[in-house]
Amino acid sequence: ILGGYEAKPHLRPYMASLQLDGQHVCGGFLIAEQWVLSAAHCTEGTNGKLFQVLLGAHSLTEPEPHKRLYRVRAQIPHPGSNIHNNRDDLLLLQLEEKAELNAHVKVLPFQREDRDVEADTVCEAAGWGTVTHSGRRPDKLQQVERPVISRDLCNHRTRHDHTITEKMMCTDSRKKDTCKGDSGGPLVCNGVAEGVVTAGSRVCGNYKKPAIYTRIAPYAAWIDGVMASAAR
Ligand SMILES: CC(C)CC(=O)Nc1cccc(-c2cccc(CN)c2)c1
Repeated sequence: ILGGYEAKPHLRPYMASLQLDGQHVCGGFLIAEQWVLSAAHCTEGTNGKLFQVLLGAHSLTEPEPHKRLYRVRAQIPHPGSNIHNNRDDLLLLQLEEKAELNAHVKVLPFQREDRDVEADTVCEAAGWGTVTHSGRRPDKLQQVERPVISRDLCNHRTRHDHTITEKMMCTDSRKKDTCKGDSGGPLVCNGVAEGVVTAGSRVCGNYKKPAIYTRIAPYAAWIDGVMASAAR
């Protein structure tokens, strides 16, 4: 997160850190007791290795009472996701067991009504992604407020040049922005997850490249279907 600030500890109890060999790779968030939603691009370069999911954390390194690392039973990328674009950039992770819910670990509801969030709505992004252009990684969860911009503005030739589909949304990226390692985290508007951070042009903090999110509502049926079919 560029231009943000340290989150109040455990006020975002749905936040997940997707880790490989103890290293934070991407964000994610708890959508059900045994399910985390993240971004398919996060599996790039993992060579098929499964993530571990850290829940209940504020600091990535310090011992905290409700912090717990969960193994993953299955990782299911959206069938339409691919490395060449940002379309259908969603990843569902089934935890090995149901997460123990408490004040520090809670499910975040996601938007099911497929209607665009109004431009200028101020939403929040949070994550353990890089906090400087040189790539400094924070130990503690960061957050930033960002206004939604219209798809027309985001699709302008000088911005993302008509690559933003109706299944994506954008926020202004002047100075304050999501960045490497924030992918997979939720964009929360009025307490509801409306989007999932996607890397987009992999540029951070440049107003010419607004932040891009996969809108969740268009994928509600896919998410429900995967969770229902894997239920045991
Ligand atoms: C396997 C993945 C972690 C590789 C990756 O995502 N790299 C990468 C590099 C630079 C910027 C970003 C990035 C992320 C989220 C939002 C934005 C822009 N707001 C950029 C992402």
